[in-house]
Amino acid sequence: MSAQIIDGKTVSKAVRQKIKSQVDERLSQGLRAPGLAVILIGDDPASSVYVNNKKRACEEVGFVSKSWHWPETTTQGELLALIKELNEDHSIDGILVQLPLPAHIEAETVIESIHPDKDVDGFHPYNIGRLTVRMPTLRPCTPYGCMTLLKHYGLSAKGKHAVIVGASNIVGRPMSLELLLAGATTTVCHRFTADLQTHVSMADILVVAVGKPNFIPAQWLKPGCIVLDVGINRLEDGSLTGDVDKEAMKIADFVTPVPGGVGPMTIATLLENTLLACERHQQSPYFST
Ligand SMILES: Nc1nc(=O)c2c([nH]1)NC[C@@H]1CN(c3ccc(C(=O)N[C@@H](CCC(=O)O)C(=O)O)cc3)C=[N+]21
Ligand SMILES: [Mg+2]
Repeated sequence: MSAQIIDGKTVSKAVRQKIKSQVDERLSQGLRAPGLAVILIGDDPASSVYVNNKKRACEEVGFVSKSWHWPETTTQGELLALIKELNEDHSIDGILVQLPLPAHIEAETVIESIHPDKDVDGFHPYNIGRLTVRMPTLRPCTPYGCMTLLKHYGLSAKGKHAVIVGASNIVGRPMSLELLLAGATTTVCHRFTADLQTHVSMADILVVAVGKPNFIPAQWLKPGCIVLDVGINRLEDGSLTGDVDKEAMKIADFVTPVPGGVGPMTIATLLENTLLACERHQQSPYFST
């Protein structure tokens, strides 16, 4: 039996439609549209494509997006000054600084400088801490997007063994926290893991976020498992492929494709976070419409 495709394109469309109707509702109540600030430093072509996709997604749901594209030579001080301005700007609900940043800028310092209430990536230690203690607010977009996919397909994580391959701050670690919160028993594997295959073969839910094409062979999978493939690898012929061998379709019960799986959910969740930040911002005593 071939696995069922978890269709992130369709689910993300449903999420975006719901957001659009909530924005329309706000406007009809005389409230302003949510505002997202997107900052891109340097000329990485892949980053430019992603940033443009984010801006387009914002416009489609009726958000206001403002963007800054600054040169590679931008100093950390200049970037921090812009973020300070945006932290204080009441027309802005969310601030996104596209990663990776040039090597002379410390990403940790930049992430910590964003007001936690405007951290729509969910990367600030405050927001990660809240997820850790089961009081999530703004949640990292890719992991939360994966949880939305599971929910949409009626797949519960409760009591399942979830294995996460990759322990990055932006995907693997927060993914383990999301799955733990959802009642899974979690294992996080990383570059120092001895015998990765044994761990992978025990996964009811397998999440792979490594960034290496076909890193996980299909023969490693537990029959009937759920595969969430976070990898987006561009091959020499220009096509995209995930971190898991495509033959996984023959062994797993549910698989996210690449493209069209987790990727579109990352952007849809960014929009959800921006709307949530906007609603919370409005309740702040310092807010003005
Ligand atoms: N501050 C920050 N926040 C991010 O969320 C962030 C970031 N920096 N830096 C880069 C990564 C990457 N990322 C993706 C978003 C959408 C797709 C996506 O829509 N992918 C499509 C295909 C896109 C294509 O054709 O290239 C898909 O998988 O179907 C992929 C990757 C967000 N990132
Ligand atoms: Mg099967």
